[in-house]
Amino acid sequence: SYKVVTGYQKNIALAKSTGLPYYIVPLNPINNFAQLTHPVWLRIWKSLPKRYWETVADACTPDWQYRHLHDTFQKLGDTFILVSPFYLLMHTADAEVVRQLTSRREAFPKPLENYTILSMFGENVVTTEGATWRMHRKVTSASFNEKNSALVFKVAIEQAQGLVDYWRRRGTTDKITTIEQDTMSLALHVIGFVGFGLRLLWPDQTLPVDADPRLARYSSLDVPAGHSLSFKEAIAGVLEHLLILLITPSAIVDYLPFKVLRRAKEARNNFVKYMKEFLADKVEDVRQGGKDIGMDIMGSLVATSYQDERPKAEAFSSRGVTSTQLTDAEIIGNAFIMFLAGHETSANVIHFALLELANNPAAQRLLQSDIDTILGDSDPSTWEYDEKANAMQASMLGAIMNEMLRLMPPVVEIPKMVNPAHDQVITIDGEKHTLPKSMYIGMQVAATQRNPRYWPSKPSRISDSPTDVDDWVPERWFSPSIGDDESVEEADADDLSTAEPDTGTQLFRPVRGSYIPFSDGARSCLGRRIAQVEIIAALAVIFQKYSVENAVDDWADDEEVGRMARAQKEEVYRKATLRSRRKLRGARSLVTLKFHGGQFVPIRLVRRGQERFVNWVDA
Ligand code: HEM
Repeated sequence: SYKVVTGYQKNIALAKSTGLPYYIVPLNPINNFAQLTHPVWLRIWKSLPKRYWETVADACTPDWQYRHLHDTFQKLGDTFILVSPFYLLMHTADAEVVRQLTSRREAFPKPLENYTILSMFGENVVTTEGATWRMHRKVTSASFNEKNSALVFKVAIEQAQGLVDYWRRRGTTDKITTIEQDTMSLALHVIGFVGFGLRLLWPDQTLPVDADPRLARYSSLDVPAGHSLSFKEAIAGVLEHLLILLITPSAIVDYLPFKVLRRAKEARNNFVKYMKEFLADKVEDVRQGGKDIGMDIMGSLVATSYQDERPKAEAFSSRGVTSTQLTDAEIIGNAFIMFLAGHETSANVIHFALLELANNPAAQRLLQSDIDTILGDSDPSTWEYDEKANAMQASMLGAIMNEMLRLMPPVVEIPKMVNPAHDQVITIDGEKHTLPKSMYIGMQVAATQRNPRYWPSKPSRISDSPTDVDDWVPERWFSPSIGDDESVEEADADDLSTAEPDTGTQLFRPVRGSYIPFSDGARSCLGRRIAQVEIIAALAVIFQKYSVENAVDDWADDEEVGRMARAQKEEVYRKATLRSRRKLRGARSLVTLKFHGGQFVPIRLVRRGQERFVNWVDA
């Protein structure tokens, strides 16, 4: 207890010296132990008089970021510090602070202990810092260029058609309850092919006859020899069990007979085996000078370590891949990250956009009118990236994507820390604040993106709130820009930062730092462009010929709906919409923001012209 008292004394003095609002809490709320035991200690804490916990307890609850959004900051300030005996923690939803954190990479590096979950298969571009990160970023970024964005556009179109065909094969009126799984498949198929040359299939599809026979191993929905899961099942299983695999020591995963551990282990072992086989195939290709497909991420990774043996070394060095060497574990670690970052995130955006479009029929009609103007009824296979992508991004397609990323960013908090060697000074509204070295910082993406200071808004149409900043209103992206175009001029000179803004230049440009779904500065998302291209292409394919409607089966069957007057139809649709909105608010962040525990919102895909609701109902 002596240590606790002196710890509090020291940390309170440090927090006070920053000049920022600070609040005393019993435990470091992001510590794993505190997260697991929160029902107990929060209850004990809340048995004290209200003044000790009332304003701040929300910010200590796991998953508060999406549950409480900007409300917590409304109470505690847009940048505040939590003080516990052995830890200082700052949270911010202030764009000016975000700009400084993202532009000064060396002053505010990543707290690497927060990233162990992503380095399970090997260190990689997300989980490293300093010189090691630079090496990983150089090697991996070689694959991200406009040529490959065009390929993503083409493949996303093919895959979205595959998805629609798959849904149609399952029946025309059947409600779809598996959008999450199906959008995950869509996005996995895209990154699998574009990033790795793998052809992953929808049920009932077969490999093209000219495909490399080795690819059959990964494509097959049946389990190939030597494995107990298909490649898709292995990846899905690893994602589902990431947390268990992380917090359970491998001796326990390997030997305790619990079903969930057995499944986790089976997924992990299958994934590693597939990755090792894939690595071996690539090394073989590289030695023989085989052709690369698309981004060929694995080829770039392998080239770093096996390049002396490869005749194609120059081709790779001209793509910016230098003689840095990655270990096999690092190659597999980066491949894993590209599969993970490259599909769960984009899939969630497409999933939630479909739900919001069903909830907002007027926006869906505007979307279809824009698609008709830009693409008409031309066959999607004829759409050219160079010709169409910019116009698509500047239309409702881009607005819908941006609004989805604003309200439900797949990554709700981005961790940073103050450089462990030096205190750092930041400026807020003209005042200087010195942040103590090593303090943890949470950049709150979801809260910043709903901070009413930064967003053009009107009174809410769906609640009694005076602002619609918490509502899904894609039309907001057609407001005139108030955003300054601050460049990241303070950025460390030789950082590999991306200069483009996060949004299509013709749409509303938010104040820099207020819109950070892909982070910003040197450590911003490598896959931003391909994610945007993929989401826009997929939505265009789906809504060119179809509409989505909430399934109302829980209130009325088809015959009953057929007999209903408009007012009754409106009423059942309203019920389904309310249920969907409730579920969307119940999403939780576990690595990325999504539904958990088997939750889903049922929708129907209907041919345009055959809608029962969305062609006339209003939100
Ligand atoms: C809507 C889709 C996506 C969103 C919202 C998103 C978001 C983010 C965010 C917030 C970060 C910063 C994470 C942090 O600092 O902790 C990040 C980093 C990264 N993302 Fe994405 N991402 C998306 C899609 C993709 C795709 C498609 C790929 C690759 C195929 C990708 C690859 C990466 C990589 C490699 C990094 C690490 C960059 C570095 O640290 O240097 N992401 N992403």
